[in-house]
Amino acid sequence: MSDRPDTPLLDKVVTPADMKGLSDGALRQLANELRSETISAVSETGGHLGAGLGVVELTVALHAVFEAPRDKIIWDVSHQSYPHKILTGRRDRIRTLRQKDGLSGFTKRSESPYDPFGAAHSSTSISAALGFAVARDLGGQIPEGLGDAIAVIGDGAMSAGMAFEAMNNAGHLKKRMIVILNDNEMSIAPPTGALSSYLSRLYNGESFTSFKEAAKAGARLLPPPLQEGAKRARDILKGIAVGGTMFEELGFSYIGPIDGHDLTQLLPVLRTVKTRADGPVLIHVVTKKGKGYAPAERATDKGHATAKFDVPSFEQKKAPSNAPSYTSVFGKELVRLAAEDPRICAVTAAMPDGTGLQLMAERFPTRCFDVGIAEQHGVTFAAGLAAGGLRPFCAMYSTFLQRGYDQVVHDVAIQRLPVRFAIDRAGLVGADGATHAGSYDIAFLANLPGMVVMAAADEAELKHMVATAAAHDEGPIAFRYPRGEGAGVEMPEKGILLEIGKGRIISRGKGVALLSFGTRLQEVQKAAEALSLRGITPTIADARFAKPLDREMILDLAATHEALITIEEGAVGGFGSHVAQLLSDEGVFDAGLKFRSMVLPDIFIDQSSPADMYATARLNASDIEARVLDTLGLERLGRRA
Ligand SMILES: Cc1ncc(C[n+]2csc(CCOP(=O)(O)OP(=O)(O)O)c2C)c(N)n1
Ligand SMILES: CC(=O)[C@@H](O)[C@H](O)COP(=O)(O)O
Ligand SMILES: [Mg+2]
Repeated sequence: MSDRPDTPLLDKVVTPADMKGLSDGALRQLANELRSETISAVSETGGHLGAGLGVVELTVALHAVFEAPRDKIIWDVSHQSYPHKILTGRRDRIRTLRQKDGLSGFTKRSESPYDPFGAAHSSTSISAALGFAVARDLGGQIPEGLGDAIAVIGDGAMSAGMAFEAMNNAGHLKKRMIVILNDNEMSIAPPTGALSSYLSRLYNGESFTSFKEAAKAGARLLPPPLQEGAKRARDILKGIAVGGTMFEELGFSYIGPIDGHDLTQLLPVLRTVKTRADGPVLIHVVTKKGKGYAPAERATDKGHATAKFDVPSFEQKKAPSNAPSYTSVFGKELVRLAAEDPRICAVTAAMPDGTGLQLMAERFPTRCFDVGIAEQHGVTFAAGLAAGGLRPFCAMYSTFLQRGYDQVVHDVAIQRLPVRFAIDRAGLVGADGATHAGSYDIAFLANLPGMVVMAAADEAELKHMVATAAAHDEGPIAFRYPRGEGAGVEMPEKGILLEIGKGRIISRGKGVALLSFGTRLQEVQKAAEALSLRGITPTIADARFAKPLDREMILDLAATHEALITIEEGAVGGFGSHVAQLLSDEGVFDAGLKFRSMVLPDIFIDQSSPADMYATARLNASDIEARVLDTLGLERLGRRA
């Protein structure tokens, strides 16, 4: 293939095989083109921009040196994998990223053989890579073959316990595998914690003396200077490999830090490691998040995630909003309460903006803790704060709280500690797809003895729930609310205390009762309007609590209606199951009640707009309407007529 500098190389590189004959100079050109293509694609789709821009050179170097898909390149989180997707046969679909039926915003095994392992939650890459390495050495067979296992993990993701558990295991097993630590001194927000400071010291020269040993260890990998690449790598190691003690102690050969935007450093180091590695190797690469797109480099979040944008100005095209976001309602109400009560404190696992805790961090910095990507620790830390007499709010996305589940059970629930779980991104979230869906928290929390579980039907309800949670010292309490803006309801000045375990009747009708838990209430109301045109006036109730259930209200609804239908934004095993259990325990089914429970279906729903995902889940207004008709036997009558 021609690699004349004036030829657009990206047009000719469909898969990494097309890169193999390219000179290092041509690879440089390819990297430049790849960066422009990434910016252009994300400007049309929105998505994760900064992380991908930071690994453009690394992506080119990895695909130039290694033999994917035989060699397994595993991107941690994989929000930085767009350049990888472009180079691995998906450029023609890159402008469908994160859209219905389009490419996923993350790596996905079903999408490409070049995605050996799916991700989206952080810090899994080293474990997965170690698994591939052991499978290879034990003779595992897969169609693509099993070569090198390479985990690319960010400095934020490296702060998680799981990454260290994997390093600990890998150092012990001594299998040949490669970890590339992509250190851009950024997480979603600026990283916090001792590890972050440690990594910074590795390349600001402060701990030079202790780095000598590590430099030697890295040099051990080098061959006699037979090839130019190896000599170059050794020069690099002599010059800049000045650290790595912690990684060395864990059994890794440490190489670095190297400039992750300089292919004249990356290529020889990777070639050398490929030729010589005989155990676990960690290559410490220093990069800039947002690299090469000035507005992203300048942005506080380094262009972590964007809406569609105008390339010259980086102006983002966001739909105007008429209501505050649930996240901001939570953040503001918490700050209001914290101003009145010095016991209130808050914990986020690396998501201060996403959870709305940034406000708390600004107003009460000593009472707001960003623990890094460490949900397990975050939950138990909150348990400790509660045990110490404080009133901690543990603010996490539903999907990420999954990682701290044993801590919720063992450290919080069993000890009945009053941790307040503020669960954001409950239900289907849209473009991030199945990995980020908040589908399971109702089920996994409501089955815990002593746990109070609430869901806000709108933003005013959320305000009440924040206040209610703050005042609840009897044990753990959780409240969930979705991504995005509220329903546009009138907002009270401050939250009022809700009676624990009491729901509310929104409107009284007859025949069928619609018992909603969470923000489907708006869809329920729309369905009721449509039904009223057919002369059906359902009773509408907002359960507020999945635990404890409002027994009195539910049993009354069951006794006074022909049919009772529950609706929730969660998987089976949640609110509807608890209602069914109550009705079963009380023998209500024996009396002939028609009961239906509308929950998320038993499938993982791919990315789309939330409304479209809920359509797939059959939880929109028209689905509720259809379910009512079906339950009352009216649809069939209608069809016959
Ligand atoms: C378990 C988990 N918690 C939180 C997140 C949200 N999250 C996505 S990317 C990210 C920051 C990752 O930082 P880093 O690994 O340094 O990658 P960078 O974006 O800097 O390239 C976070 C916190 C996640 N994906 N997984
Ligand atoms: C990759 C990741 O996990 C986050 O960046 C996530 O995409 C954020 O989602 P929100 O946009 O809902 O905050
Ligand atoms: Mg980072």
